Amino acid sequence: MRLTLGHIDEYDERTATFARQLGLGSVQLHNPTNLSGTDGYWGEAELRALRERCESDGLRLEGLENVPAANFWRIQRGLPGRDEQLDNYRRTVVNMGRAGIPVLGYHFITTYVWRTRLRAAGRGGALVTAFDLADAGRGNALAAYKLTPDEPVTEPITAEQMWAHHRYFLDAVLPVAEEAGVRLALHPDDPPVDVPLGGAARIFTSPAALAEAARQAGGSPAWGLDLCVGTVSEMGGEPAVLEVVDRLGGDRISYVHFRDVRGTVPRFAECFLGEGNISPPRVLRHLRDAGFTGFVIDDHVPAMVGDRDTWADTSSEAYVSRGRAHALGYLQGVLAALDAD
Ligand SMILES: O=C(O)C(=O)C[C@H](O)[C@H](O)CO
Repeated sequence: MRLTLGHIDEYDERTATFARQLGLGSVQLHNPTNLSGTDGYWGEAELRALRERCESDGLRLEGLENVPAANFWRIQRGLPGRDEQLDNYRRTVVNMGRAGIPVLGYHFITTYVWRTRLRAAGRGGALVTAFDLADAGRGNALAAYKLTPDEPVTEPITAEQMWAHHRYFLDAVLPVAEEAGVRLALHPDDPPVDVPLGGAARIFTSPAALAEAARQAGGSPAWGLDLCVGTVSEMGGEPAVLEVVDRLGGDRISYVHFRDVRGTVPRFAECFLGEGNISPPRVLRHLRDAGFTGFVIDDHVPAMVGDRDTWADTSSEAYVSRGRAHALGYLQGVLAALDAD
C-alpha cells in the first residue's frame, strides 16, 4: 500500500513539485486537462507523452480516472450513440495499455456527484461541501462542474435500467481491457441515495450493491473497485467501509480515495481527516490486513485559509493547497505508524 498524489486535474511543474516536496513517488490524474479527448477518445501519443513527462519529473503515473463526460454520458444512460462512445472508450483503453498506464477509474453517476452546498463552514471556518436530501430538489450545486454532463435527463432512468447499462458497459469493455492490461475501477455513487437525482436512479449506493458490481464483472482481472472511503462512509459510516473491504477482499480493490465525512445519507458534510465517520488508522489497517497492495490517494479536501475553491477552479494553483498538504501529511503519518506496527 502506497500513498499517491491524486485527484489532479492539471498536471504541470507546480503539481510535480508539490508531489516531490511531499516525498511522494507517484501521481494519479482526475480527468486531466493535459489530454484532449476531442476525437472522443484519448490518443496513444498524448497518453505516452503524459506518462513520460511524469517520469521525467521522477513520478510514476499510477492511473487516470473519468474520461470526459461528453464521451461517456450516452453509455451511462443507454441512449442511441452509446455504441460509438463504447468504440471510443475501447480505443482509450487500448491506447492506455500501449502507453503503459495501467488503471482507469470510471463511474455510473449519471447526473454526477450531487451537493446542496459547496461552501459550508467546516472546522475553524474551512470550506467544505455538504449534502442534504431535503434540499436536493433545488438542483445540484456542482451543476457547472466539468464532469456534470451538460445534457439534462429527459426520460426518467430506473435502477433496473442503470444495472443493465452497467452490464452492457462491462460486456463491451472488459475483454478489451483484459487484453490491453488495463484495469477499470468503479467509483461508488456519491451521494449514495436510493432515490433518483436529476431524473436518474443511483445504484452503487450500498456495500451489497458494490459486491453485486463485482459479481457482474465475473472474475475479470480487468475490473476492480475505486474504493471511495468518503462515499462509502456516507452509506453507513465506518462499518460500511469495513464491510466493503471484507466483501470484496483486498485484491478486488484497485485503489482508494481517502477522505472523511461527518454524517450519512440523507445529510452529511465533508470534513478534515480524523473528525468524521471513520478512524483513518483503523480503515488503513483493515485494508492492509485484507491484503490490499494498491495505491491510496487524497480526495476532496477542505479549503483552508488562503486556499481557493477547487470545485470552481481546477487549475494547479488551486489544487496545490494547504488543505491538500494537510490531508497528505496526515495519511503519511498514519501509514508510517502502520509500517512500524
Ligand atoms: O465524489 C467523489 O468522491 C469523487 O471523487 C467523484 C470523482 O469525480 C470521481 O472521480 C468519479 O469517478
